[in-house]
Amino acid sequence: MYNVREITDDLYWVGANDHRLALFENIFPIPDGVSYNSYLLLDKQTVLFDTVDWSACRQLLQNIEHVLNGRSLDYLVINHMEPDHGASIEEVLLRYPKAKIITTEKAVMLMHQFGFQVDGRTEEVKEGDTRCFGKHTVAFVAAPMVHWPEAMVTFDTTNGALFSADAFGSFRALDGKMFNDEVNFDRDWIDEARRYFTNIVGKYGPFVQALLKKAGTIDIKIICPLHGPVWRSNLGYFLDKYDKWSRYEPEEQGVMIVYSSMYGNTESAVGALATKIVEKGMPNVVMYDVSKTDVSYLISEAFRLSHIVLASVTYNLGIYPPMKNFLMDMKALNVQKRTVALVENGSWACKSGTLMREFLESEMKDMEVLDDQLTINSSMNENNFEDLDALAEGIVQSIKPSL
Ligand SMILES: Cc1cc2nc3c(=O)[nH]c(=O)nc-3n(C[C@H](O)[C@H](O)[C@H](O)COP(=O)(O)O)c2cc1C
Repeated sequence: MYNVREITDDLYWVGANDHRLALFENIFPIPDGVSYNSYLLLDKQTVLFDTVDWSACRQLLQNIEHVLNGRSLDYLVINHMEPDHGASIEEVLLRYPKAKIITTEKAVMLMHQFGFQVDGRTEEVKEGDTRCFGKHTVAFVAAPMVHWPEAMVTFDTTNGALFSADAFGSFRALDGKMFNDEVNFDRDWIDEARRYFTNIVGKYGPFVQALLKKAGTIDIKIICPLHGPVWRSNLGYFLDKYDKWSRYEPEEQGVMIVYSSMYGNTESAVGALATKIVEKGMPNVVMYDVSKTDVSYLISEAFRLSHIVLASVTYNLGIYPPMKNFLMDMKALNVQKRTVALVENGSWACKSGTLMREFLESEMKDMEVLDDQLTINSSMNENNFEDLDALAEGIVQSIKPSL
């Protein structure tokens, strides 16, 4: 059964929702699903903007057939060749034998690598090229590394629609709600939008900045991303989030406490630390057990908040493995410009604090590690109270100037 939405005059969403997939890219949990967005323009010529994941191909084909209503498909504009958008290209070409692909040279190379039979069916475009389909003229804008090297975005100069590829996307299935004004984005979507951006494109902040600069020169009225809602109002809200995330600036002053604890003593200590921080005037504190929180959520929170407390037990003279994994992931995704406080625990050779400090200072960029550090030997006792208080004070003092 077809399931489509009109986006604006001549333009239809013909994508699909996916509630079955457990792990996006086989890494990231998506408990609320995801949408694969594809858009069909009915002009003098008909144009499909991107396709969907292979698992949603049948739905896409039913949707296209319904919207075309007997017309043929003339063009596929492929902005991004990642298989969650490109996997259905070949099937669309088979169904519509006259359709031609408009895309970048690199995307054509990737189509060949993925084994698609596209010979004689492609027309390559580059930055600044335009195409007129009748009433609508589109311009192609290179968007390398947002988030693959071949990526481009396409701007419809007639109606101001930007087909933004993976930029401005989000996890979560749409389930009928198509536009940002049909959802409470700031309540229900922002965390998943942030988790999507930070884990998937977070590493490529400077490339996103380059795209935002180009976007600033065109009059965008609608943003049509490849995942999540279409933006047709309040674009500044999301553009501002993207600007902050891609500059690695925190959204909020606040403290994220990430702890590892096998027997509960480190957990108990950071619980007391959280209380002290709140008592001293900073209520924006969140706590995460690194062992049972998927690292994608931790990354998202590290982008959101200004301060991070890392509390780790010592494990075979090293950092507890899930905590090490979080550190490695923060490094890989370029997390920077954060203030970090450390708590270490060990029963005979306490090393985790020193090792975390070394990692933060030598392997990561622009991480300010507070000198005050709390060292626990097995469990907190009276002797630790002074250090705990000093650490809480140091954290709150480092926040206050920018409050
Ligand atoms: C496999 C294993 C390896 C450990 N290695 C060390 C170590 O190298 N140095 C140390 O001081 N403590 C080591 N410990 C002890 C714990 O780090 C320690 O008991 C910790 O204080 C417990 O804190 P928790 O109650 O928060 O889990 C190890 C514990 C386990 C289970």
